[in-house]
Amino acid sequence: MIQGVEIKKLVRHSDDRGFFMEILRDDDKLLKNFGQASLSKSYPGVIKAFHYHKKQDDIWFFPAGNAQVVLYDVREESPTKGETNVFYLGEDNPQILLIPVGVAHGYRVLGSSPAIIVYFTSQSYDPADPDEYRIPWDDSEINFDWSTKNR
Ligand SMILES: Cc1cn([C@H]2C[C@H](O)[C@@H](COP(=O)(O)OP(=O)(O)O[C@H]3O[C@H](C)C(=O)[C@H](O)[C@H]3O)O2)c(=O)[nH]c1=O
Repeated sequence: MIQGVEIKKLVRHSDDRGFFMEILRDDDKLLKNFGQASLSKSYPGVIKAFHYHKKQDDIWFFPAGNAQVVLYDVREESPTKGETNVFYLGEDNPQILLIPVGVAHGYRVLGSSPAIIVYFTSQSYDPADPDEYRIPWDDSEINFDWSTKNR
């Protein structure tokens, strides 16, 4: 696994009314500090990739729909530089994922319903100087094949 990436499985407490699930606790010690909580919705088939940050860590959670999440370590001094990790997150697999500074991240929406992502960042967004760096989704160095492999 890419150095600094962490994943936590969420526990569903189901009963005859539905279910309850904790998402993120301060004693998880995952996020250095709270900066911002954000939500976005992406339509089926959309690929949002790749982004990385120089200051903030992200924690991703997909409460609805399902996504193929791809991480790529772009940190020069990292022992896992150049490593790719793939996770399947969403309503079928409720987990939170910590993405550290310098790890490029993106996702593809799977299935026929939109995916909702709720994410927590260790800094709030500064429109005058956004901590947002982009790499094309089909970057030749990352060389990730986003297609579903029928087998
Ligand atoms: C991130 C952000 C964006 N914006 C504005 C800026 C643009 O006018 C608009 C859409 O922003 P953007 O195209 O950067 O949004 P996404 O492509 O969904 O990217 C975001 O979600 C993916 C999953 C990431 O991983 C990125 O780090 C994060 O930036 O919202 C704000 O006003 N506040 C914010 O915190």
